[in-house]
Amino acid sequence: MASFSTSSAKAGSSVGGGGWAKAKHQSAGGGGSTLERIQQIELEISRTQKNKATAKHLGELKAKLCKLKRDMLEPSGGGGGKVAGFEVQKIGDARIGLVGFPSVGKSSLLTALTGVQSEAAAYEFTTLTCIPGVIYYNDIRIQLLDLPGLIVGASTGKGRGRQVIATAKSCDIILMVLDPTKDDAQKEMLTKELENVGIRLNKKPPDVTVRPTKGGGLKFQATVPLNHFDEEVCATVLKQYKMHNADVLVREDVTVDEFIDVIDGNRKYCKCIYVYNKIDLLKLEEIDELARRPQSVVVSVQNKWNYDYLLRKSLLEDFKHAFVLGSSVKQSPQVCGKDHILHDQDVVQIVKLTQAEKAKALHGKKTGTTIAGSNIKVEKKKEDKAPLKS
Ligand SMILES: Nc1nc2c(ncn2[C@@H]2O[C@H](COP(=O)(O)OP(=O)(O)OP(=O)(O)O)[C@@H](O)[C@H]2O)c(=O)[nH]1
Ligand SMILES: [K+]
Ligand SMILES: [Mg+2]
Repeated sequence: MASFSTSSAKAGSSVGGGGWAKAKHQSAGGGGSTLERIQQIELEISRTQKNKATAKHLGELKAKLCKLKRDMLEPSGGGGGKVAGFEVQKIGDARIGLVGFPSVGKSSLLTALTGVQSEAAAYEFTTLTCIPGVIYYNDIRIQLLDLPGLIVGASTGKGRGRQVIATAKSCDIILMVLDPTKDDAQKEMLTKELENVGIRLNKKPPDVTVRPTKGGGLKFQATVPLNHFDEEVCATVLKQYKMHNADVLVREDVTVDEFIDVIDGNRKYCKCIYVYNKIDLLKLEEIDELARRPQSVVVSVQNKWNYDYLLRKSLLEDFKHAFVLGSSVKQSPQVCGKDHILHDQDVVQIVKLTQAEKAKALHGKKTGTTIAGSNIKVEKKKEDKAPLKS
């Protein structure tokens, strides 16, 4: 992205210190709104070449940027989901949100999967509120939410963007509905809007522990070689958050952005499936290419193509492993992955890991269920909800 280089000394003084205030005064009328300051820093980051000499400066800019984005989302600006039309109670085993640009077929998909009539039409912004529906799949009860179309700038409040994204943040899984006739810039734009409010798609929380201490400064320890981050950058970021005393333990090769995610908190690590709808408009080769992309499913609501695969892909891949008893395994019970082929009458205990559950040891109730269309008995093991430790 960086098209030209800025020396670290120059960059350091232009935005890090005096230039920062200058940028504020230069702006016309509004006198340096949070949004303008965000844009200034984003510009500065894009202009700064990434190398060892600029790492500390970039870390400082990125930490400032994160704090500003948080400021913009938190106060009176209408963030959060408590807006008429968006107050939908969470029910069922999982909540899935339909996110996408206008008119990609989100409402059509909700109606097709749940039977709830959500108005669909050829004009943009047909849907203006959150419309819930329920899917029963293999006895799992899933709440599916249809949402208004997003536009670029949604995270800064354009359209109903903030309400939509706040609702998306409450989902366990996001189905990003995409137009298969357009290029993948749409995917990047939507991902960026979601990232702006702390949603991380198909990523794991960084393996980093930060423990504030009463004194002693920064104690930094890494158990793996770090290629993008070091103690000095860590100290710069922590200083922005006024954390001068802390024990930091880094167990993976993190970037400064990932480290800031840990410090800034309030991140949502969400599974995302990319749903290319309207594939009836494409040639077979084009469909084939889209279907091979990672985490992607191709569907046509109009022709009722591929719903079952969409649901399997969305839900069953969440099941990390299963204990299988029966004729398909040599040893009963045996731990199996999702590719294991079951025999009729096998008993399966599925261990489903959601974000909040990963951190906690297993203590669970078991509920028996049956996979639709077969005699296979499934026992689902539910784990206690627990807050994530950082
Ligand atoms: N060809 C084709 N058209 C479809 C398909 N699914 C939906 N459409 C059409 O696409 C248009 C938009 O559908 P909607 O369901 O309203 O789209 P949306 O994403 O909910 O739109 P907004 O609520 O405005 O954001 C409608 O005219 C649908 O009939 C499909 O699989 N194939
Ligand atoms: K529409
Ligand atoms: Mg709609």
